[in-house]
Amino acid sequence: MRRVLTAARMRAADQAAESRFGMPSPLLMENAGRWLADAARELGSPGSRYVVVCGPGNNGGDGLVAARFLHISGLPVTLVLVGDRAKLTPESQRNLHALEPYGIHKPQPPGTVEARAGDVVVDALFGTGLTRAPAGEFAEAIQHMLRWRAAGAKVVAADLPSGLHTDTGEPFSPCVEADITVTFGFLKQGQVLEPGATLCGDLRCVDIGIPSEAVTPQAGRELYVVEESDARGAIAPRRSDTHKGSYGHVLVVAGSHGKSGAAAMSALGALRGGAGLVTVATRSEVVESVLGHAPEVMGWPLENRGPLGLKDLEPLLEAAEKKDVLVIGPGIPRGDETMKLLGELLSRVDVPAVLDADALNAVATDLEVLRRAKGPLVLTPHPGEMSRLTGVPTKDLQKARVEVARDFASTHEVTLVLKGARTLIAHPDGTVYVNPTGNPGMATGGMGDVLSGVLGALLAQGLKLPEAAWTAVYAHGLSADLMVARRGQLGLIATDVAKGLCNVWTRWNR
Ligand SMILES: NC(=O)C1=CN([C@@H]2O[C@H](COP(=O)(O)OP(=O)(O)OC[C@H]3O[C@@H](n4cnc5c(N)ncnc54)[C@H](O)[C@@H]3O)[C@@H](O)[C@H]2O)[C@@H](O)CC1
Ligand SMILES: [K+]
Repeated sequence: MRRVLTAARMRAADQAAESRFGMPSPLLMENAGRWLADAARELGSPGSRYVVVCGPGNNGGDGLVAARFLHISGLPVTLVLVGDRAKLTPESQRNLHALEPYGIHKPQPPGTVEARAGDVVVDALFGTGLTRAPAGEFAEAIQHMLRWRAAGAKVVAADLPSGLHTDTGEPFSPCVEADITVTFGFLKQGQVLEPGATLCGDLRCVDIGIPSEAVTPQAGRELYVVEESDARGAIAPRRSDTHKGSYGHVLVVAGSHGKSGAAAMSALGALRGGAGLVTVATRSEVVESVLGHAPEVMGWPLENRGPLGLKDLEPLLEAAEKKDVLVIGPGIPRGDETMKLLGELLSRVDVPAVLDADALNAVATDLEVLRRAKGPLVLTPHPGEMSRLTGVPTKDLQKARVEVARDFASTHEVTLVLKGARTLIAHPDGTVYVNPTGNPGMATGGMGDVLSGVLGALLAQGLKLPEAAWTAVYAHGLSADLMVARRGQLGLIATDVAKGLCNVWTRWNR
């Protein structure tokens, strides 16, 4: 797991590095600038010119250090300084003076500079200190950088692309688009949430001498990015003396007339996710069609007709006997009574339950259902479903995904998987995990159905929450990434991702 910080926590860590660990700010800046110069050189080629754009704060200071290192290594550097020179921070002043012996201390107005294809731009205008939309000469400098990049120059951003909000991942207008972002010490929230993640380009977190002990833990407010080693490590290799009973039995409550595919995809996700046994409870008229997609699945016909309601409680309680996990929702026939049925069912079954799709829309009508549940719950809404669960309009919710997910998980004491680019997994204790895998090829029907099954399978195999949730989301996205690397994004479909899980298991030797 990689810890992700806000601007305020990063500032506190910088200060602690100085006060408790003897790493003064100029030394940190020296390290930062050196890493930045390394990345700039990597983007260049013989004949490249290096344009270093520095702002008034310490981010600009990092740029000045980088300019010195680039010059010392024999590369042509043009310096652009934006803002009042007299207001430079003391560290930046020092580093500007340090350029004098080399004669590269005289800044050029950005309007007189041209960067072309092959050139490299170092964006050191703003970092974590950006507090408002860049205007005037600052906005113009960003426009120049955007123009130079459009003309083929490469851009390396110091800490953050200038214009990106450190905490929200939302860009002010205008905002730099980077090829590489070199971030110092720790990842920042805005770099791991979209659209910030895309604006950063290739994100690299480098060590500038701030120890992890300089970060004060914040119980209930932590954010982590899941790494592949975490997800792989959560799934134990199989022992040779095991059998299908060792890997759990998933009951999928899903499907209806016209939506039997949703049940089949959830069941396929559970099978490919490694469940020992999978049973689908569904309306009797669609059982055969569900089984037609996967003969490995067992059917549990629900004889009544119409939407799921209290009349289905007894058959479902019977179906749930000796099952290790319930996955409820993909394509269920939903009506006014469905919420009451779910309330009764969840209050009587003590195994974990994954609620997806129409099960979420049903519980959205009375969230008390969640409180009465006997076993642990995982909810897997997409933003539209999350909006129905919270009453927050989708557009607003997407701008505050971490906070909305965290609040919901802790208020209702459930694990919440908020899907979308950079899916979030929120634990009731307030910890939020960001998933880095997945791609826009997954923007097609059925992906969520498969995920609900994979999640069910991992819970059935004994993974606990929240590990089961972030592992399922990671593996599901990685399956899609591996598939897309060979076949492109446009034609990716949900059943590919279910099948493609085998590539993940091969890669992880599981
Ligand atoms: N010890 C430290 O604090 C270190 C800081 N480092 C660098 O310093 C950065 C943070 O430095 P600062 O806190 O000085 O902040 P920044 O350099 O990001 O920018 C802050 C400056 O810009 C001004 N400003 C903010 N928004 C503006 C806007 N919209 N228009 C015009 N001016 C605006 C502020 O008044 C301030 O002068 C980090 O991102 C990192 O790159 C690194 O050098 C490592 C050490
Ligand atoms: K920057």
